[in-house]
Order: sequence, then structure tokens, then C-alpha cells
Amino acid sequence: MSSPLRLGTRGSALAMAQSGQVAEALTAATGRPVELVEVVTAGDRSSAPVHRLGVGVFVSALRDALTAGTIDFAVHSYKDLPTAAAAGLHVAAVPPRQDPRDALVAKGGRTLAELPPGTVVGTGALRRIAQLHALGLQLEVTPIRGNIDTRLRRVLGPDADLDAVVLARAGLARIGRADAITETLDPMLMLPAPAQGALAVECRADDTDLVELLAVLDHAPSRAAVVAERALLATLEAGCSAPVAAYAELAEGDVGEEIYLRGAVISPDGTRDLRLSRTGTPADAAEIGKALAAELLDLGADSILGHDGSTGPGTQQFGSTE
Ligand SMILES: NCc1[nH]cc(CCC(=O)O)c1CC(=O)O
Repeated sequence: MSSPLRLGTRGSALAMAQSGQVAEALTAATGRPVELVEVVTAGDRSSAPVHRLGVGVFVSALRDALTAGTIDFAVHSYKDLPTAAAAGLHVAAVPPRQDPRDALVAKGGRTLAELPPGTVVGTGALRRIAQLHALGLQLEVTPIRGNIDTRLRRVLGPDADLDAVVLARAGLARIGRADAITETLDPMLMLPAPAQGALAVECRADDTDLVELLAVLDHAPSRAAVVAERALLATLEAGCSAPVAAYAELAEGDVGEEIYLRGAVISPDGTRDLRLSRTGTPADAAEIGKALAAELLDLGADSILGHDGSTGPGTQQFGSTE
């Protein structure tokens, strides 16, 4: 028996669950044993809002451990990965993506349409805050942070202080709490974050044996969707905490497989809401993402994102209620 591969993981329930699932799938497919090695990241240590900590807070300690050689590979929530490539590292596999949609967990089993004006909804991401405001339902949106269990407790626990929270369906499903969901939100209302629900299995680029081994976990349609969504994000020069949404679906069209990419840039107060879509072939995934981003920029996405010197999300006050 060969020595176990060391899979670096954060200690959160979500990270442990997704690392455990990848470890099992790899062992099942290749017979190689895998051991989990816990790595603490800056994102785990701080309770500041994520858009203040900056992109990559959950990722950099894992990448440092990869580069240093103390772990062999790592599993990231793909949406937490900065769009800039990491020197010397390689995403060797994108496993089959989970349901990328967002989910509502509301008191009394309520759906979005059943939330009365003034309902206090907690969510951390500017993208969700912006889209909740854009619905025009007079929801009182409050920024929250913490791991999934902490967020659920704020609605379902004995000291609940929120009426509802919005989270990624995939995260809830991975930690076995999909039962708490009161509505899975249609992308027409709440377009997901680029790469939401997808995982990135990363190792050192020069570890060619491992690159080859991990490739058994790769799922081409999931990779194509993520490539399109992240090309859009990168072209907008936005990170995982920007009010940018993107969702690519693959389907069999008249001329073979087609990719249908939707993208949105929404101002945090919901008053400006740009949504566009584009279709093409999966082989052109990156070009489709870039082209859709260019169209959004033509319509003024820059001023929403604050790249043109006007007031953008970076200057909004979201930290005060944390
Ligand atoms: N930013 C935190 C984060 N990173 C990945 C997920 C969920 C799982 C996924 O999207 O793959 C979550 C929690 C959430 O957004 O509710």
C-alpha cells in the first residue's frame, strides 16, 4: 500500500465535509489512501465581514501549505478562490457541481414571497444583499458572518435574532442541513455567485503524478460552467465578495452541447440591476464569460463596482451591525 496522500482542509463542518467527500471519491476511484490535515486560515480566525478581509482569506493558508509541501492537495469551495492564478499551483479537478442556487431559511417555513415588509434577513454577501434589495420587498437586510451552523442558529436557535437568512444550498446540503431550507431561490430572483456549489481540487503544478491521479475526479461540464462564470468575474475585475452574480447552464441544443451564461451586476442598495445572458459552445466558455462581462461594462457595470472612481461597494457602510 502506498503512503497516504495528505489533503489539507479547514476545520469547519463545510470544509471537513467536502474534503471528506473528495477523499472518499479519490480512494474509491484509485485505491490511494488519503489523510486529512487541518489548516487554520485567516478567514477562520477573524469575525470581520468577508468583504473587508479581502478575497482569498479562506484560501491563502491552504495554498501556503501546498507550496511549502506540508500537504499534497487541497479542496476549496471554488467560489472562494481569487480569480488570479496561483503561481506553481494547478486546479487538477472540478468534481461534479452541486446545486448552485441560494436558499432561504425563514421562520415559520416562509418563502420569499411570504416575508412581510420589515422582515429582518441576514446574509453576508454583497451579491445577496443587493439582489434582496432589488426585489423591492422592504426587507431589512443585515450583514452576518460565521459558519453555516452559526447562521442557522440566528434564525432557528433559542436566541434567534433574525427572521431569515440566505445561504448557498450546496453548503447546507454538504453539512446535512438541507432540511432547514424553506425555499430554494430561483436564479431569476437570486442569481448565484460565480462557481457557487463547485469545488476546486488543487495541487502543485509540478506534482505531475498527482495532477494525473486527481484528473479522475474532473467533470467536464462542471469545469466549463465554472470557467465561463469566473471569466466573467475576472473580466469585471471583481472578487468573490463583489455584487456580481453568474450562472452557466449546459444543455443539449440543436447543434450539440450549448452553454447558457447569465450574469448580473447589482448595486448594493438594489437600485441599479444589470442582467444579461449569452450562449455558445462549452469549448468557448472563457470567451463567453469575457464577452458577457464586456457587455455589462458597456452598460455601466464599472460605476456600480466603483472602478470608475464613483461610490462603489467598498465605500458603503456594512460593518456597523456585525
Ligand atoms: N463564502 C463562504 C462559502 N463558501 C462556499 C459556501 C457554500 C458552498 C459552495 O458555494 O460551494 C459558503 C457558504 C455560503 O455562501 O452560504
